[in-house]
Amino acid sequence: MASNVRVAVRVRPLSRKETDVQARNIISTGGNCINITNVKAEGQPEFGDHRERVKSFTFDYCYDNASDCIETTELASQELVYQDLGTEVLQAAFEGYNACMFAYGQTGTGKTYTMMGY
Ligand SMILES: Nc1ncnc2c1ncn2[C@@H]1O[C@H](COP(=O)(O)OP(=O)(O)OP(=O)(O)O)[C@@H](O)[C@H]1O
Repeated sequence: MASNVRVAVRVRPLSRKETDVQARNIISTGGNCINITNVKAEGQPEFGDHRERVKSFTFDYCYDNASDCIETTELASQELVYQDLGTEVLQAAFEGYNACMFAYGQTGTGKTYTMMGY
């Protein structure tokens, strides 16, 4: 049976401000897994092996809009996010169940974009 709570993460592209200061994307995704590289650990032996430098987290869904890969970007469209997450919540609401969807994250991370779209 599917869980009553689903958690998805969406990675937005680097902003203009971030590219202006030569910020690097430290996130990579694969399936429903997200990998975060600790750039401060690069070249520092005290951080140990690869596992210490890259932390992986698993979610129910993972959407990557930061990748340069056009195919991946297309896969993480508003349409897909809506199909994966929105339709079931709406269906539950129509059936009379209490349902809630919310976006959580630091300012400028893409909550409005994901919830409202264009
Ligand atoms: N998946 C995405 N693909 C392309 N651009 C995105 C994506 N997500 C966010 N952005 C862009 O990033 C910027 C910040 O996004 P947004 O305003 O949705 O953040 P927010 O989390 O709602 O911020 P705040 O908490 O300050 O209201 C916007 O310019 C938006 O167009």
